[in-house]
Amino acid sequence: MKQFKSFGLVVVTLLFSVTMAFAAKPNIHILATGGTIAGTGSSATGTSYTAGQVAISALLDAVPEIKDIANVTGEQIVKIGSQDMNDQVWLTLAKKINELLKRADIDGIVITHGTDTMEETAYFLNLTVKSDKPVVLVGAMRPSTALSADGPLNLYNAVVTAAAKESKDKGVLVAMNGLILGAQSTVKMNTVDVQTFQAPNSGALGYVLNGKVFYNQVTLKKHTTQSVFDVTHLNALPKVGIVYSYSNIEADMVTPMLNNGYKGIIHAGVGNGNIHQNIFPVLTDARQKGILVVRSSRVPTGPTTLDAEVDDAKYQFVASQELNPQKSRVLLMLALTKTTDWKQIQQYFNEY
Ligand SMILES: NC(=O)CC[C@H](N)C(=O)O
Repeated sequence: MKQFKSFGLVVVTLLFSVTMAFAAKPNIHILATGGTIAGTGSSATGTSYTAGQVAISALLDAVPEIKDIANVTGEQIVKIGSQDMNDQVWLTLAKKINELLKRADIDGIVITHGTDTMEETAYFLNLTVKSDKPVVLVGAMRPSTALSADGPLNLYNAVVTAAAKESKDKGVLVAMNGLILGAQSTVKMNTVDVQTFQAPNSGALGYVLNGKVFYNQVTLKKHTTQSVFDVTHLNALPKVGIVYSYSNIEADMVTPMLNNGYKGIIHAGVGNGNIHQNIFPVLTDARQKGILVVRSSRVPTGPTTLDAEVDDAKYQFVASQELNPQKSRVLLMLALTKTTDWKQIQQYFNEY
């Protein structure tokens, strides 16, 4: 009888600790969109492959260690190379994440994504997710079939990042090649290297090592819960395009944008956002028609500042500050859902 009692006690204790261990682990939901992390190639050494082939379940099976960190669930949103990313997928992701993060049984989100436009998706979500729970984007530079594929460790580190209490209220994050980067500042810097995501103006927020996160700084830019942008009731975004400048650019590169429904133009200018005299009149015409014009730069680092060589107040142009052209486009699209007042939009570019 005594033996039976102590056996019962052992069973109860065991069941309790198993339940506690399960309950203590954070619940992380993975939204898969494709990209190289889900890519398959014809050889382990070649560079040619097709993005977005592998399902999320197979990606997770490849990294069983993830189950030690979190209770992971996952779903496939789309299966695309991120060169084909579009506003509809962004709106779907933002709405879905906002619904998921309202739930008490979800502690964080990981999004698997191609690297080509990861910085844009990350920044869009940084401005439209209404929660301080971690949202982490991750991808890979080598397909799952390559020698030393970087996807498995990147995925593991992304789940570690999303599961960490320290990642709360840091804005949307990108976890790549051991670094944790902020959505506002991260940029894809190299076409092929695994060390491609960097934050050239302000540095990474932190890093992941041996299954733990280490943060060194936070962003002072507004994001997530502080953001005024809300896509809950939106089914489309205002049309905004980018004009890339160069020596001898001619007006006919830009004039079509005045008559094709564009509500905003991002000018990827030279230097500190400077504008060639051949297209300056087209951009002032755009303003006359009520089209917003944001001056950004094709130079990879440094801000595009107000009133350096261009009198922004005179022409009612907006300076993009540290946002590169592709991120300026994201902010201008969202800004245009609120206002067409260039001064207010300049304020958004100063704050976000
Ligand atoms: N490294 C990558 O993820 C690039 C693959 C593909 N072009 C994409 O962005 O999805």
